[in-house]
Amino acid sequence: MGSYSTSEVLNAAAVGVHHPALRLHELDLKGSMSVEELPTTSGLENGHQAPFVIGVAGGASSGKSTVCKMIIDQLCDQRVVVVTQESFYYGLSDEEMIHVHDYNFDHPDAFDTDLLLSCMEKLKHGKAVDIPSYDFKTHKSVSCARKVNPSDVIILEGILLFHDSRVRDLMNMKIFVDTDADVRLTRRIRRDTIEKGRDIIAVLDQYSKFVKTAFEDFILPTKKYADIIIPRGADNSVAIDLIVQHIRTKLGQNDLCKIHPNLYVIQTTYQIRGMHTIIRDAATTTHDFIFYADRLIRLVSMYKHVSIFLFYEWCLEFHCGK
Ligand SMILES: Nc1ncnc2c1ncn2[C@@H]1O[C@H](COP(=O)(O)OP(=O)(O)O)[C@@H](O)[C@H]1O
Ligand SMILES: O=c1ccn([C@@H]2O[C@H](COP(=O)(O)O)[C@@H](O)[C@H]2O)c(=O)[nH]1
Repeated sequence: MGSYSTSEVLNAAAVGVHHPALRLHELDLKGSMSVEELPTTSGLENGHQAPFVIGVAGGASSGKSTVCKMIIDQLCDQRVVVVTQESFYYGLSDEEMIHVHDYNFDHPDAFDTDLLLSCMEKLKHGKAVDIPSYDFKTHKSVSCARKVNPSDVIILEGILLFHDSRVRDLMNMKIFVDTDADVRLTRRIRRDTIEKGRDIIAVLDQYSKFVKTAFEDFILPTKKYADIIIPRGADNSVAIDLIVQHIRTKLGQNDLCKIHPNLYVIQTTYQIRGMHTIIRDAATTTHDFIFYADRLIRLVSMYKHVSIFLFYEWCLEFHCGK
């Protein structure tokens, strides 16, 4: 990597927030990089700009909704919708209602993930959808309860959002809200007793029987899929500012595409950021400058949808007969 230490390139690429997705193998800039893998921000193929989808996961009462609210408040000039995973809870049958204290609301099977996927698919394609509404008191679902219109940004929020790979694949950015277990439990007791009118013994029973185990078995293992981990949730305003800044940059690129319909913006990857860092550095050797500039130019000129170079086939006949 020429005269660059790993930490220099890491510093150039990292944005300050705890960023687990940044790994050394991604800095293998001279390794093979397929142009086919590079997405663009242009949504021209289907005539609309695909929304920027943010997934916010984390334990119950970790502060997910509060973090979402802070992001929305800061993105005040954008069209943002929040879709919560709890809207997709299966309603309980009469039999299940009788044994409601034995029902595990923290297990992945408690959610109708296929319905969530079909709603998200429509929203991603610019169609309005009816999102069901779940009642925490009756444990029943009301279908078609909330009409959600397509937006620039969709925030998906819920405890188990990173569990299913099909849901993860919908997301442009994955955030995990990481709050200590004792803080989560304290908040849960306060919320469930005061706001939901539940009995404290039932809240503690549910916690020790299902919530704690499900967190360890299903939620915590999905932390590794996050692009950004926010320690202390909504108290971490630095992390939230940086996230909003990143979303604004992405949306700005979409806006450019709206103004210039033939513009394709290749999405930044760590490789691309690393190469930019190198070619901008005055200390870069001529050899490295040529190597990385050449790689960058190739990415632009070879991109499968960018037919900026037209090719014609010519048949040349030489006087010698060849
Ligand atoms: N940083 C914070 N400081 C104090 N209370 C908070 C903080 N974040 C969230 N809360 C409170 O904790 C409870 C759960 O927060 P919420 O954002 O609804 O969590 P989640 O969506 O993860 O269940 C709410 O009553 C909320 O007001
Ligand atoms: O009928 C229900 C449905 C869910 N729960 C609990 O809610 C939390 C998830 O909601 P957050 O807003 O993310 O805290 C989960 O731990 C379930 O146990 C419930 O108690 N009753």
